[in-house]
Amino acid sequence: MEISLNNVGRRFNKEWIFKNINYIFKQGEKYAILGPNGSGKSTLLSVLLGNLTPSEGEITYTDPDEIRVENIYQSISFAAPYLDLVEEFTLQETIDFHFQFKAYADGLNASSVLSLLGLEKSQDKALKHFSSGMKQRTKLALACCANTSVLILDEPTSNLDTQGIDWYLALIEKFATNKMIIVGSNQAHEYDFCKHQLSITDYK
Ligand SMILES: Nc1ncnc2c1ncn2[C@@H]1O[C@H](COP(=O)(O)OP(=O)(O)OP(=O)(O)O)[C@@H](O)[C@H]1O
Repeated sequence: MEISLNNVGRRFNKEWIFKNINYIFKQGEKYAILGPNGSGKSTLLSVLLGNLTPSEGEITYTDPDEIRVENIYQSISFAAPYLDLVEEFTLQETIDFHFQFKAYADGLNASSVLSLLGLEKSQDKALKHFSSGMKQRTKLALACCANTSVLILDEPTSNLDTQGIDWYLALIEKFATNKMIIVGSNQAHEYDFCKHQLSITDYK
């Protein structure tokens, strides 16, 4: 997959959040999108995900032929603290539901995702009874264990304790090798592994 941004800008009402982004995201490479609170990291991730249209410019997805933006969700996995899970589902139901829409990464199945999460004892518990850290782990595991070529993570370690942060980094190491990863962050421990860095403030 290659994601190509040609002069991309986004505004809300009259306020430009970013402008004139010309950039190519390449398969297998790791990118951090950096900037202070409110600078536009999540907005750019939403544009890359196809959830928001650019206000100007063009974004194209190629793998190897061009993919229409309405189909791009099939190639991208996404996790963010503001992403809602179905609170009434148990963990087991959440995993089964998610993988009806996306294939498991090679060699994985529902029980290996559960053991990777380390939450086997909570498999029949409804997500509404999960702590915020348990929910964040669940979102990261669902995203990382899917067989998609692109992984987009917004503030991946929010709500995670030190042990959770180590768990996240191990998860990335295990599943990241061939994926394009884009991390929106302002905490170095979340994106230290990213070779490329884009600062939103360069596009104001
Ligand atoms: N739907 C919207 N309508 C109007 N303004 C919006 C909307 N979504 C975001 N914004 C504004 O766009 C700007 C960038 O917000 P965004 O959430 O992308 O920043 P961020 O860098 O991800 O912030 P944080 O680090 O706090 O998560 C902010 O000023 C925000 O108020």
